[in-house]
Amino acid sequence: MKTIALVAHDGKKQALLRWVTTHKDFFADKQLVATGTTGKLVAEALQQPVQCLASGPLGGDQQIGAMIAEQKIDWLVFFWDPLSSQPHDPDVKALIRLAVVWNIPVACNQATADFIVHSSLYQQDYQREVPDFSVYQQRLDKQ
Ligand SMILES: O=C(CO)COP(=O)(O)O
Repeated sequence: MKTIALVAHDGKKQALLRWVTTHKDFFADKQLVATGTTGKLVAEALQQPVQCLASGPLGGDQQIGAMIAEQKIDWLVFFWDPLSSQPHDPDVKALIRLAVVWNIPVACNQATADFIVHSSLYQQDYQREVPDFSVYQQRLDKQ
């Protein structure tokens, strides 16, 4: 079963709730993980269990990042708010970075999230690989 991580900043929570409700059937057979407040709202909206981690400013983004590094997350949906600053901005950046490092799909807006829901690529079990760090090792070896 695929595990999807859901995160939304306060200014984007309504947009995320609208989006998950639109795709309610899609989520029925998925495991959901979320930062604290987002998870509580999604669980209410979908009437489905959500593993709620800490709230974002208290470390929730970092917890999801750790789960990505442990290969426990298949897809990150992160509706971050480009129009407001966040006290935990370094955590936000770190989370998005880990999604890229581990090559999981990451949707930061509704258009991309819709693409992934409708993508046959997402439906198939693509092979996940441990990132190749040999280029960094070569750099270290030269020093
Ligand atoms: O701040 C967040 C992500 O950076 C989201 O946290 P909450 O879901 O607890 O509001």
